[in-house]
Amino acid sequence: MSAAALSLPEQSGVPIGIRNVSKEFGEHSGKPFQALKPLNVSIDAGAFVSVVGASGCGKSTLMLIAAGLLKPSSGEVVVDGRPVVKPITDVGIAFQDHLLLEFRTAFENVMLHADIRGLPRQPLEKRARDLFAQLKLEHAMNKYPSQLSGGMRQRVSLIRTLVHDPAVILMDEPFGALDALTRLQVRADLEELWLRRRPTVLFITHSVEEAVGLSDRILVMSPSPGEVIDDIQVSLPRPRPLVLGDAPEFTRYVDRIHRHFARLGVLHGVEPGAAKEPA
Ligand SMILES: Nc1ncnc2c1ncn2[C@@H]1O[C@H](COP(=O)(O)OP(=O)(O)OP(=O)(O)O)[C@@H](O)[C@H]1O
Repeated sequence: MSAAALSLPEQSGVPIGIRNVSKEFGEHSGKPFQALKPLNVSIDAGAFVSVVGASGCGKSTLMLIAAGLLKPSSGEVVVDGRPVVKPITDVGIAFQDHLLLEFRTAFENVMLHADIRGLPRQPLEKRARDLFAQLKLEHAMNKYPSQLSGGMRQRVSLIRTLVHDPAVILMDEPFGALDALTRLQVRADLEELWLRRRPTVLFITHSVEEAVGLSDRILVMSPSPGEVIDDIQVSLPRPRPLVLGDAPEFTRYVDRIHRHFARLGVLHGVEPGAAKEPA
């Protein structure tokens, strides 16, 4: 079903501004800990932006601040021109854990939005069916999470994240628990769904290849305390192939990020030549 058939605007995404955002935990205790140095990033409406960096560099902290679930120590996040001062509502959030309710079918898990937010069921049901069909998951609609594979559960969770057509999607390592093959499939599904409505996506991943496969832009963060040390525009055509392999236009980006990690000591055992400043 097209966006026009549902009377939706062609693109759902809105701009996000991260303005001088920093975070210190325990700032009122004797032992404050700086998790994020001041960050300044302007994200265009409809962009797919990934954040990569070592464990503990502050990626999840940044996402929680963007969602309005954590207060920054300085600065502000602005979504569609409005400062985020409480949890934002026009958002789809996905975590590593699929968080489906065991006592609801896959379809009813997706419809949770309608129930919790008091939205009219009918248009959402239509969109949910459409998304299940698009991911070739119709057979799973009436099954319970325990009857589905891990990959299917994560894809149902993806549908739930997108069903209310949010302007912003925040994803924290959503495919981390999946095997490599399923992860590729779900990545392709995400790109396909994102291309239809172009919400603005902030996507955290440990996989550099996944970031390059999905993103318009990749923010590379330093080890803790996190700051953005590289901001890479990825100009590869879409939809991107499932297996990006060793095509030079792809490995160029992957190498650039790995070289940062090698230089910063995040990757060990790399040959000294690889640890040079990226070109
Ligand atoms: N509530 C908190 N109180 C104190 N320190 C915290 C709190 N939450 C996070 N931290 C610390 O802030 C730093 C950044 O944590 P965060 O979870 O944002 O990292 P991350 O980059 O998402 O890590 P990972 O990739 O392992 O998920 C870590 O050192 C963490 O221990």
